[in-house]
Amino acid sequence: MADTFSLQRVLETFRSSLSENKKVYIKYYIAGWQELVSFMNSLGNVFSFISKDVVSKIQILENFLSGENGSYYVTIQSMVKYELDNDLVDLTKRGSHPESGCRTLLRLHRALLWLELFLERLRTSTEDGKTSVMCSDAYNESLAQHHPWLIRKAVGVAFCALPGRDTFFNVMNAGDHTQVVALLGESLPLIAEVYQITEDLYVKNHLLELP
Ligand SMILES: CCCCCCCC/C=C\CCCCCCCC(=O)N[C@@H](COP(=O)(O)O)[C@H](O)/C=C/CCCCCCCCCCCCC
Repeated sequence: MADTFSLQRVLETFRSSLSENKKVYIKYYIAGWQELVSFMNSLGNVFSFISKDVVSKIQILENFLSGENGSYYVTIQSMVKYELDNDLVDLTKRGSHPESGCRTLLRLHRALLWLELFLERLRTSTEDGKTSVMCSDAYNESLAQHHPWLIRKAVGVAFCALPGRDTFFNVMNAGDHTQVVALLGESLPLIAEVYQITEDLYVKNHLLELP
């Protein structure tokens, strides 16, 4: 992973995660999250409790992918089939499989909706738009319903430390503001497609509430 964040690379990783027949490659899905973590790390220590959680989830999926059953973890679709066929998922309460691929990916999947909502707000914002408000509105519409009170409060504090819209646009390393807006416009349908394919798969297999 390169040191400097680039929105273009996020776009490329999510593009690479989609196969022609609409399978989602886990390798590129987590590479996309790795890029986003590098962005978050550049914002300061106040976000470290969030990035640690994402990194640990990326690590769980990487371990599956490089493990002896790695061939079943190539796509989200093959992972779901393999884990369900082999009773490797705690479906209703945490038991012998507390860190299955399905439940781990579900946490990132929920966060992907936050990302989509936040980036859409950023894309359509005006110069005086506040990133803390965009971030927290997107959070309240997505991840917040899955988090307990304490996490919601900690996240609220972290949002107050977010830099302004100009800094966000600059850190994306995608040119001037018009170019960033254009690239966001290109990235969002891809992120939305990856999200929707995963959502449909999880709905079909009754996996949206995994503990
Ligand atoms: C394109 C560039 C601009 C945007 C860049 C954004 C970079 C964001 C990178 C990561 C986003 C955060 C992803 C958070 C994943 C959270 C997963 C989760 O829900 N974990 C909880 C449940 O896990 P289990 O306990 O069941 O294993 C866990 O309890 C949560 C812990 C930490 C709090 C997570 C808060 C998420 C807030 C999302 C907003 C992040 C704001 C970053 C601002 C750039």
